[in-house]
Amino acid sequence: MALHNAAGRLSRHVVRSSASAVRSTASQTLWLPSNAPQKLRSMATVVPPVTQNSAGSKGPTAMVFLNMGGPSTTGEVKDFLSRLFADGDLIPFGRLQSYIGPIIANRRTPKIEKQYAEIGGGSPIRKWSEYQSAEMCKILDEISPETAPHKPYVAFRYADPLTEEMYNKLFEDGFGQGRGGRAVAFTQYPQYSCSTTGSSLNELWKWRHRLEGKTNDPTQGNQDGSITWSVIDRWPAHPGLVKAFAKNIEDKLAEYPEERRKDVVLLYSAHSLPMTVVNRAGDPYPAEVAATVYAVNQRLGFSNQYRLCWQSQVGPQPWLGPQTQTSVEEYIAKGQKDLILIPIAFTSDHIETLYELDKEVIGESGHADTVKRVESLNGSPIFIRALADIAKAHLSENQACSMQMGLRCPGCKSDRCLESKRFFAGQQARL
Ligand SMILES: C=CC1=C(C)c2cc3[nH]c(cc4nc(cc5[nH]c(cc1n2)c(C)c5CCC(=O)O)C(CCC(=O)O)=C4C)c(C)c3C=C
Ligand code: FES
Ligand SMILES: [Fe+2]
Repeated sequence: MALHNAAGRLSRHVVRSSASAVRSTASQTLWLPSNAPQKLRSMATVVPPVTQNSAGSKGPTAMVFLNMGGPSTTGEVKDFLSRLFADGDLIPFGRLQSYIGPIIANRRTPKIEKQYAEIGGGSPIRKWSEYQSAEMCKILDEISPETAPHKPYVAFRYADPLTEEMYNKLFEDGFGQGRGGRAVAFTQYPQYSCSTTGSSLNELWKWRHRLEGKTNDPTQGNQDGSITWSVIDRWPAHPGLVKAFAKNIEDKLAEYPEERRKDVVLLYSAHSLPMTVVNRAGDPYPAEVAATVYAVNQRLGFSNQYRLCWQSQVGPQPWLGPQTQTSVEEYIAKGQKDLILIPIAFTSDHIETLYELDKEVIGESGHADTVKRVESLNGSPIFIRALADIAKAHLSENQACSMQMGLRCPGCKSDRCLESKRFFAGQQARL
C-alpha cells in the first residue's frame, strides 16, 4: 500500500518540479549507494527546492533542533517527568499510560528535584541547545549562502520550548500559513532510537498535522503554502562528531602522567534501553552507539583499550548492560584505577553527566583522582562546525531524510510511527 501511494506521489512530484528534476536526480544518485537497485532509487523522496528570493537565495531556512530537553529550574521537574512518563514512544504503558504515568512522575519528582538542585538548580540542555543552534546557523550562512539566512529553533519533547511553541514561532517568523518556506528537523541525538528521535518526530508530525492540515506529503509544502519539512535523523559516525569526541578524549588523557597514559581504559557510557525495547522492537540505537564508539577509537589510532557500558536505568525491569557504575567498580576491583568515562550518546551536559557520572559513579568510586570524565561537547567549536557540515550536506542533497528512516522496527505496531514515517520519509516509507 505504501509503495502504491509512493508511486502516485512521486509522479505528482516529477510533474511539479521539472526545473529541479535534473539537480534532484543528481543528488539522489549521491545519496544512495551506486549499486542501489533502480527500484530503490526511484523511491527516494526529494525535497523540492523552495523558490529563490530576491537576494538569489532559497532561504530563509528554519533549522529546528530536536531533543528531549530538561527542566531549566527545579520547579519544572514535575511537568518534565509528567510529560516523559506520558510518552508511549518512550515508556509504553498501553491503555494504562494516562493512569500509571502521573503516579510514577509524582512519586519520582522529589528525588529528581534534589538531583537537579545539586547540579546548579536545573538542566543546562536549553542553554546549550540555543547556543549550539545559533552558532551553527552563523556558520551555515557562510558555507551555504544559497539557503541563507538560517534561523535557529529548538523543539524539546518534555520541557520548554515544546514542539507546539516552536511551531507557532515558525508561523510568527513568516513560515507556513500560505507562505511556504523550508524547515529542517535536525535531531540532536547522534544515534537513532525510536524512544528518542522517533518520539520527537512523532510529536512534530502530530503538531504539523494539527496546525497545518491533512496533507500527508512533506514535499507538498510549496503547493499549499505549508512548510516543507526534511529531517536529519542520525549522524552516528560523522567525521566531525568523531573528531570532536576524540579531541576531548585526548585532552583528558593528557591529564594522566605520560608513563600511565597508554594503560588508561576508555569507558564509553550511553543511556541504556529497556531490554523489551531492544528485543521486541529491534531499535537501531545500540548498533549506532557502537558505530560511534568504533569510529572514535579508529580516529584515536586504537591508542587505548576500551569498553562500552550503559547508564541511567530506571525501574525494576532488565535494561541493556553492563551498567556503567558496576563496570567502574569491577575494573577498580581488578586493579584498573585509571579510567576515563566518555558520555557518547548526548551532545551536552545534563543530569546523567553532572549528577550520575560525576557525583555517583566517580564520587562514590573512592578514586576520584584517577577516574575522570571527558568534557561534554557543549560549546566545542569542532562540534559546532560538524553540525554545520552535516546541515550543509543535507541542504544540498535535497533529500527528505536518510534512507534508513523509512524502515520501521520489525516488531513495531505503532500507528504513530507508521503515520509519521509515511509523512517524513514519504516515498521511502515502507513496511
Ligand atoms: C540517547 C539518550 C537517551 C536515551 C536513549 C533515553 C532513553 C530512555 N530514557 C528513559 C527514562 C528517563 N530518562 C530521563 C532523563 C534523561 N534521559 C536522557 C537521554 C536518553 N534517554 C537524558 C539526557 C536525560 C536527562 C535530561 C536532563 O537532565 O536535562 C528520565 C528523567 C530522570 C529520571 O527520572 O531519572 C527518565 C525517567 C527511558 C525509559 C528510556 C528508554 C526507553
Ligand atoms: S518502534 Fe521503531 S519504528 Fe516504531
Ligand atoms: Fe532517558
